[in-house]
Amino acid sequence: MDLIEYPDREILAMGLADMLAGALRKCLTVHERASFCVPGGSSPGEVFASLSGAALDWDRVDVLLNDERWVPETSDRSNTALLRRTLLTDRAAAANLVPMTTDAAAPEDGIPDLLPRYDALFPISLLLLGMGEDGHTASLFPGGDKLSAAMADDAPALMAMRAPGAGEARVTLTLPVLRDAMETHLLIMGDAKREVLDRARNADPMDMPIAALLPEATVHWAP
Ligand SMILES: O=C(O)[C@H](O)[C@@H](O)[C@H](O)[C@H](O)COP(=O)(O)O
Repeated sequence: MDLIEYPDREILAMGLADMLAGALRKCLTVHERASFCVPGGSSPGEVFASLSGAALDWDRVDVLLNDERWVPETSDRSNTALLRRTLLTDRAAAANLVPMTTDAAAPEDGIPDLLPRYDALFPISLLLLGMGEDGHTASLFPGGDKLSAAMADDAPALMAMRAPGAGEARVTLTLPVLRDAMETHLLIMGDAKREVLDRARNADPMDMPIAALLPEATVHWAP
């Protein structure tokens, strides 16, 4: 694990956005398309604001979410809607956003229709993760009803997940596809998450799932 500490959140946002734009440009020099996998949640807002103006071939970038709440895009809980407002604006509006929900009532019913659209996106070219204070990442929640299956080497790329504290049912990328990403960054801010990170470094991934992805991650932190 590499850790980059920034003096404040504004400098983190600019520095990380530059790094992500550089990684996407580099990927696009050797590949026809790049897959860029991003978290929902509140932390990446400033990073996305800065990144959305970056000059790169966004029309060759597929953007996918680490996880989504099984809600329509009209819900204020929708990560997809959040992403449209924060990342897919300005130059980045030209990117292709890959849907992570369907009209089906439950994720189990919608995932079979989604899976074929995901095959071409793996391995993920560039992965940005967030982390909750319980050590979850994507929707790999401690205590999640399908956590062991989603952490197994033979897990399908997408799985449904329900967990105490997660609110509605979720759909999440599973550990094997997250772990196989070509480049992984973790964004965390504030003292509480820094303390969670320190605990996660020696934790069992079933207790703190982020632990399974820390070895390959560059962690970006600001107070
Ligand atoms: O949909 C989600 O909830 C996210 O994808 C999730 O994994 C998120 O990254 C963390 O919960 C951190 O969220 P915050 O940035 O809001 O603290």
